[in-house]
Amino acid sequence: MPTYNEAGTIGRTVGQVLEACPDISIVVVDDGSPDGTGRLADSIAAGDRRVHVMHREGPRGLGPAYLAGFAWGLERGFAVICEMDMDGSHRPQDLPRLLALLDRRPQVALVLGSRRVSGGATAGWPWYRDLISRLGSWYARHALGIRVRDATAGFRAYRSWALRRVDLGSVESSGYVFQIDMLRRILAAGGIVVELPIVFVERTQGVSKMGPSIVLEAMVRVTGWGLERVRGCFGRGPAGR
Ligand SMILES: Nc1nc2c(ncn2[C@@H]2O[C@H](COP(=O)(O)OP(=O)(O)O[C@H]3O[C@H](CO)[C@@H](O)[C@H](O)[C@@H]3O)[C@@H](O)[C@H]2O)c(=O)[nH]1
Repeated sequence: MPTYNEAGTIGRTVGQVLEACPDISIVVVDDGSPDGTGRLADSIAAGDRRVHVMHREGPRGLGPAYLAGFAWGLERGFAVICEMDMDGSHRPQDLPRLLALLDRRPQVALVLGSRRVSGGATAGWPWYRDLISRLGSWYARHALGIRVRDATAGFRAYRSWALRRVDLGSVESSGYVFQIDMLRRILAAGGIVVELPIVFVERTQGVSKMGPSIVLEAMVRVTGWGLERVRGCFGRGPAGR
């Protein structure tokens, strides 16, 4: 669970996750939050052995924070590694449903909590935020030729074997485009991805970290991957080798 300035939400969200999934381990990856989230995480971890904290140094970013969390989980041999926001937008009570799907379907590489399939929704987002999210997913789907409807979804359960198939060391995405980047890599490695409907509830405390640089990074990277894909299509075949 990545955190940047989530002092107002971390206690409640961690408690709810542990209540929903008592056998889970949580690693909080904090990027030196100035509001003291890291210290709060340490004190939660001191009282509960299921909670761990990584204090990350270096440039901030959702992508590098998640990569650090993945490495932590892979080193310790966990079979499934989940991602979710700390602000309560991803409802902890939905987590068992994501995990149950992996239990039922051993061949699935990744389950997404999706806002864009039947039964999924966002609650409390202003219209412009919903539009940006929809446009982002639409653009990613068409540029990258993928069928997943909620490409930027941040509520996920990855099978560890699927993460091991991906060259995580080559992932450079920093902002929310990290989610699209991981999705395209899992699909390119032949992984089966399933979307389960969730309701994403806008935070009531703290603020979103989305800003122009995050949107710009997403546009530039997705366009670049799209162009690579088109070049790959035209370059294939005997003449193009
Ligand atoms: N460590 C770390 N954590 C971060 C950073 N930026 C954001 N986070 C953490 O990542 C989670 C999501 O950040 P928000 O800023 O609350 O995201 P949002 O605007 O609600 O974005 C939602 O939509 C995105 C686009 O669809 C999703 O990609 C994202 O996961 C989330 O669902 C929160 O727990 C937040 O503290 C960072 O630079 N470093």
